[in-house]
Amino acid sequence: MSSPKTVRWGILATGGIASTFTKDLLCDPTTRGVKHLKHTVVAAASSSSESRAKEFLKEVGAPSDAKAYGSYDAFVKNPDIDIVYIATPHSHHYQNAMLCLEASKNVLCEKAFTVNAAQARKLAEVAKSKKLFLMEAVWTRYFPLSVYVREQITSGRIGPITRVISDNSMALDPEKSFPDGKHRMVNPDLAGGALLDLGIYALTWVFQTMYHTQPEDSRQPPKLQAFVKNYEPTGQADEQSTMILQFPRSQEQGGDAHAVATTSLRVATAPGGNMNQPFVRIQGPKGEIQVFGHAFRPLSTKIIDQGGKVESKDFPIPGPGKGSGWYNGFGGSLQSEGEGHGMFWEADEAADAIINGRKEGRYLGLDESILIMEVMDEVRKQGGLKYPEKIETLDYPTQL
Ligand SMILES: NC(=O)C1=CN([C@@H]2O[C@H](COP(=O)(O)OP(=O)(O)OC[C@H]3O[C@@H](n4cnc5c(N)ncnc54)[C@H](OP(=O)(O)O)[C@@H]3O)[C@@H](O)[C@H]2O)C=CC1
Ligand SMILES: O=C1OC[C@@H](O)[C@H](O)[C@H]1O
Repeated sequence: MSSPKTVRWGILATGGIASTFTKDLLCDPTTRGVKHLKHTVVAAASSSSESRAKEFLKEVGAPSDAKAYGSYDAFVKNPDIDIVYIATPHSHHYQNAMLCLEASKNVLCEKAFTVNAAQARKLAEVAKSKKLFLMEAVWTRYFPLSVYVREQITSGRIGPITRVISDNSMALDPEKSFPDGKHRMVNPDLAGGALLDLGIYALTWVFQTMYHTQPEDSRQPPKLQAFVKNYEPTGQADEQSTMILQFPRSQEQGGDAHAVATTSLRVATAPGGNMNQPFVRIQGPKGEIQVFGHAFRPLSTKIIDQGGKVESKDFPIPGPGKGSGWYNGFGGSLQSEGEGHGMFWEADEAADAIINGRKEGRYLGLDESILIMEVMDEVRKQGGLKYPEKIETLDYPTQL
């Protein structure tokens, strides 16, 4: 076998998930059976200072010659970067991704991809015209567990999917956790709220089971009915959104299918951390697939047939994850030695695409990311939730 190819990453932003992702990236790929590629980090940038970028590189254990930048503009000029991972708040993804694409860099951009679908379409257009790789970093799609669930569906194990019920909610006690309203989870200027941050995973499970598993030429956008409850202290950011979707299907496909996707910053999928209930139930005439763990970091499945027979399967996240572990997205990392966080699978997909010349992710392409943004636009429209114009804009560059 030929020696592994190394893909050189640049990390744009130095916050919580940038740190978790980069530690995962630097885990030895052979510990998850990946032998044909390796990842390295050649640069990181902080919008605040070069010293913060330096500190970040040290904290994540990057190679000592990785370069630190105090501005994103200077960073994207580094000729050694093969791909940039963007880990800023949602509000900034469009501006940051455009900066990278204009500098001819491939991009893996954190979820939610952009603030609205128009921005996502524009990024896709620029990436395609410049023949660059661009993917929304919905890491969950690349988990072996997700691959397995999709395979169970396409193999017909539970028959044509009839209904999916999916939730991603966390009881964050927002007034207490984010008292000044400036945190990205609730701040309208940073496109805060449950929908774009957490709801996207509830939708991910709906789309990866009901939409992505259909033959490409028969996939059709869903109809939507949505309800949005705004978070009073900051006004235009949702604390809870509820979506009912109908996917059109032919009679041979089992007829129209329904889904309910819910998200909240006020109540939890797993109250008190009790993970014994599924966050997603995928139902067909021959049985039901249940998934356990968090919607973003699933850990086990149960398949229950109509006779009541249960098949359980665990999907542990391999390591070594020294210093990595579970990141809760708003208050730091819960360390768990020997485990990775699970972000390396999406990084492997991006690196493999770069090595093999693919321009999109296989399990979440640009058209599907755009469609999900369209659904979230429609949720916001029905719920009367609009973000400030400066972050909804297609203008580039814009100072945020
Ligand atoms: N996949 C996953 O599991 C998770 C994904 N996420 C996603 O990652 C993104 C970042 O989240 P997270 O890391 O938790 O956020 P943090 O607030 O911890 O970090 C965001 C970073 O972005 C940079 N930044 C640039 N401009 C701003 C600004 N105006 N306000 C705040 N930060 C700014 C800062 O780094 P600097 O300026 O130093 O470059 C900052 O540290 C979001 O899109 C979120 O949805 C978050 C958590 C989990
Ligand atoms: O992507 C995410 O997954 C974990 C959550 O806690 C976090 O808020 C979110 O951004």
